Amino acid sequence: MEKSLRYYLPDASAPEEIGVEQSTDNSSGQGAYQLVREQDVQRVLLPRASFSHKGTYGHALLIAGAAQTMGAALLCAKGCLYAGAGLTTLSIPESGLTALNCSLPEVMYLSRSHISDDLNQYTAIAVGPGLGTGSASHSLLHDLLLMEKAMVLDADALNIMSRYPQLKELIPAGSVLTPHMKEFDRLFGPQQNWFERLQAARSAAEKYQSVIVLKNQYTFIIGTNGKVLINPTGNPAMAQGGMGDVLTGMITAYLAQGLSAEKAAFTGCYVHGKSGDDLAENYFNVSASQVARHIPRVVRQMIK
Ligand SMILES: NC(=O)C1=CN([C@@H]2O[C@H](COP(=O)(O)OP(=O)(O)OC[C@H]3O[C@@H](n4cnc5c(N)ncnc54)[C@H](O)[C@@H]3O)[C@@H](O)[C@H]2O)[C@@H](O)CC1
Ligand SMILES: Nc1ncnc2c1ncn2[C@@H]1O[C@H](COP(=O)(O)OP(=O)(O)O)[C@@H](O)[C@H]1O
Repeated sequence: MEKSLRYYLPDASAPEEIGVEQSTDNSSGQGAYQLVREQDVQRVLLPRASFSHKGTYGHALLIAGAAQTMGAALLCAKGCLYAGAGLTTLSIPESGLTALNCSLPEVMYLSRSHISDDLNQYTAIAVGPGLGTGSASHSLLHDLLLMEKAMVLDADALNIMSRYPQLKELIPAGSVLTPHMKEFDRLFGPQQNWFERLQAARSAAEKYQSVIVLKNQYTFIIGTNGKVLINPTGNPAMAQGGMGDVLTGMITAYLAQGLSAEKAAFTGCYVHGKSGDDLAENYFNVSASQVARHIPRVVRQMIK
């Protein structure tokens, strides 16, 4: 096995080790596990081609942020930018515009009132980080879901769906949901342990025909056929606010560059964790901004 993977079930008296890389049987409950390996990611990360330009690498739209949580939107945009999207547009409340222009001048702005004008110009869309859960965010999410475009759904988009469960039925096929444990349980009901949670996630991924990124020390990436990929990268130095916002931006950037939902999800998780691992060799803890900024160097090392 590439890295010894010890997976602790909360109700187990002893840690259980899953030999995920050998397991390819996808037909039964516990057989469908596979470890994400560096070569899997290297295979899907495309080199920057000669004569390519910003249009070659997609246009991502991120709908995020509220007055109190504008940072989540900026971190999401940072993840998207550093993961290589050709163009990144951020839709935030107007009060965040100065912060955006000062901190991320590469990123464009779209007013909330113009979101629905022409969504077809974007090759990937994400909604949720720091969005807030008030009535304006609820109706924004509702309108977006009605457009039936696959998107990355994170943080407050998931929290809103937990409060209004009928919205779950509008999740467009091909979407990527990125809940942490608590967001998952809010959305799909409380689970007794990680094994139950994983089975619930497999059912949900099949039901909604969407990829579920169940974030954890070892993040599970569950495909629409119920297959579970386990990401081996990442470490406790990364346990800081905003880390998930960066991951959402990264997954959206890989979608924008043309990867499938599953490939974008596992590539985002692997590179995100690898960036954190690389930094943790020299830093006791690492911030979400550091992880984002370090992405291009990590990818450069992976693609020689
Ligand atoms: N700079 C910013 O503006 C930030 C904004 N954020 C946004 O703020 C909104 C709400 O995030 P909150 O952090 O308040 O709420 P969450 O629901 O994400 O977390 C609430 C609490 O649950 C616990 N928790 C979280 N993940 C867990 C896990 N995997 N296992 C066990 N317990 C866990 C933690 O104690 C946490 O304080 C989201 O939209 C989020 O995107 C956060 O991302 C943090 C940074
Ligand atoms: N102890 C850890 N080991 C590995 N990865 C971690 C650890 N703690 C957090 N992470 C990663 O950081 C991210 C946290 O996401 P999330 O909880 O949504 O953060 P936030 O809401 O603050 O943005 C996930 O990708 C998770 O895998």
